[in-house]
Amino acid sequence: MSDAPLRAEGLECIRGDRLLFSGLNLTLSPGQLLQVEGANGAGKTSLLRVLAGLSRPADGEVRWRGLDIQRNRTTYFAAMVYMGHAPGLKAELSPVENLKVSAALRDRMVDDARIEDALARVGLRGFEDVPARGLSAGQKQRTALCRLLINPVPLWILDEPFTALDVRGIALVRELLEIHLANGGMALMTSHHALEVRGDCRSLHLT
Ligand SMILES: Nc1ncnc2c1ncn2[C@@H]1O[C@H](COP(=O)(O)OP(=O)(O)OP(=O)(O)O)[C@@H](O)[C@H]1O
Repeated sequence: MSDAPLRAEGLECIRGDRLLFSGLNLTLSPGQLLQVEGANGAGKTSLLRVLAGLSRPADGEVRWRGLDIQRNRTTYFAAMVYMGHAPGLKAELSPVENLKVSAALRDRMVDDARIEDALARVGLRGFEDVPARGLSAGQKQRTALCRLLINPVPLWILDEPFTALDVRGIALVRELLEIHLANGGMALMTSHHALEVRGDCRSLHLT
């Protein structure tokens, strides 16, 4: 038996009257990327939300370092960043303010310089103080990506991270993923884009 930090066993998910999956097992070890694939409605988001501890499976269990994530949510949430479909920004706050709030929710103080560096890295130099409602969809997504840069955690759970991104934005996500994996990080991701990422990449197909 491997000592993979993330382990899901016997997961079952029911939405409405539809059984999306059952008996689903997976593990994730340092340096691994698991891409969850499947058609629209197959249950990718539902699976990622279960793996992120945001919804409960009808059956089965997700464990992080041997502990049930639902009973050890604080520990798990400190080790993981979840990026959902929507960028999750407060419209009236600037990228800097949004990222400070995001860090504060993790009990972390992040100085402005670090946030500004992250924004520059994702191509948002000059937009630091623009309220999020004044950003394009791709700029909002780039702001959300900064959460990966300012919160160093071992596990990234990314639902459609390429949404609204241009070609350079997609390349940026790939680069961030490759660096994360090379540093021993782990990532779970859904995407409708076929993406070649260097590293230990696996896929899970939901039907
Ligand atoms: N809040 C909800 N209540 C009931 N059923 C839901 C709810 N959210 C999603 N579903 C259903 O669950 C199924 C899986 O949805 P999910 O969003 O997990 O799919 P997905 O594979 O991520 O799809 P997409 O590729 O379109 O993002 C769909 O059939 C959907 O209709």
